[in-house]
Amino acid sequence: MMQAPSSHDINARIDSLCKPPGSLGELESIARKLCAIQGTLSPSVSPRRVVVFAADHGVTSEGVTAWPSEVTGLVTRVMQSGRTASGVFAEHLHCEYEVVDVGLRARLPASRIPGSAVQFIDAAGRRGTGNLRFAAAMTGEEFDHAWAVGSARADAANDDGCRLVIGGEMGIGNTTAASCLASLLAGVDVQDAVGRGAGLNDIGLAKKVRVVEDAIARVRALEPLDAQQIGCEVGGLEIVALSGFYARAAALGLVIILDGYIATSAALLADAIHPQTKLNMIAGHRSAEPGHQAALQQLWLSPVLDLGCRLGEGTGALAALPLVDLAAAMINGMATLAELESP
Ligand SMILES: O=C(O)c1ccc[n+]([C@@H]2O[C@H](COP(=O)([O-])O)[C@@H](O)[C@H]2O)c1
Ligand SMILES: Cc1cc2nc[nH]c2cc1C
Repeated sequence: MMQAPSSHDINARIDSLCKPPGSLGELESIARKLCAIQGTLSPSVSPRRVVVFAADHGVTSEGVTAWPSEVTGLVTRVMQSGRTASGVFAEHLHCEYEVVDVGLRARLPASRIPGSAVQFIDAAGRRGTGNLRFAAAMTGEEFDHAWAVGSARADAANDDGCRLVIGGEMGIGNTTAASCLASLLAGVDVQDAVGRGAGLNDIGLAKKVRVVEDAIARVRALEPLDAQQIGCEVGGLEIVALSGFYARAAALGLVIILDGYIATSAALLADAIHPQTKLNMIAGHRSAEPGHQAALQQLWLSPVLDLGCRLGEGTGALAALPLVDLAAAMINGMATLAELESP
């Protein structure tokens, strides 16, 4: 087997291409990362797959979100048809698309929607979390189940030949869980960690800050806790599944494009448990949620895009995929300066 190139080899290769060194800016950084993750000077970014994990949140009873909890299941049902934003983006970008129920309150029909190529997996253990303001969101066994569901989806993607994966999520109320995780795992102040999520008004925002403060005070009183225990207290089933997905995908050497605030809270949890996980990540975008930048910084990541997006589902990561494609095309296809003919 050929030895993996050193960072010096990777830089030399990129600088040898037919352009002034550095002139393709961040595309060169992405290409460097692809080479480092895959241990090659010829990285591949296909086949690729988005896996969206969906689950419900007990904390929605606190009025922390603009949307009723039932919307989680309703949107996940549309995902099965491939017609949410992430499904449409994935199809456009030749990305396989998989939807996993890891804890919806109401079970969805598993039947394939006519005309849809979407793979749907019902893997729920617990259906919906507890209310993290007052009690643990899940038990250790429920955490292990959700983590194993995510890890198995990374194995399945790898077994099917995927070289790049994106994790997405759907869960009304999950920015509250993400805010708690960002605060506890990345030290983000509660005021900065809490945002409007899927469109909260001022009254709702003030309530959400109080709920997150209460949850954090409750967890602090239980300390010392390890990262898994913090995940049990304030996580979400789709967030923990995403963490298991990221940790396993990184262990398998897959490239991961990270999505928004909730996805990044899952990455914080994954990296706290398996500290090399962040090395396989490219941050697709900066979400409009105010805590996202600090959460990304904790992972030493800087976002490719800043479009003001805050949808989740993997959409911000998908938006960055064409640029990741260009970075791979650059290093795989360009002529070198040495090939320039002398006048
Ligand atoms: O990815 C993000 O940064 C993001 C930011 C705000 C909202 N979301 C999505 O909106 C839902 C959570 O919002 P909320 O207000 O109900 O907590 C959930 O389904 C997420 O996918 C996603
Ligand atoms: C309609 C809708 C779609 C979503 N996709 C991810 N989160 C969402 C939240 C809502 C409300």
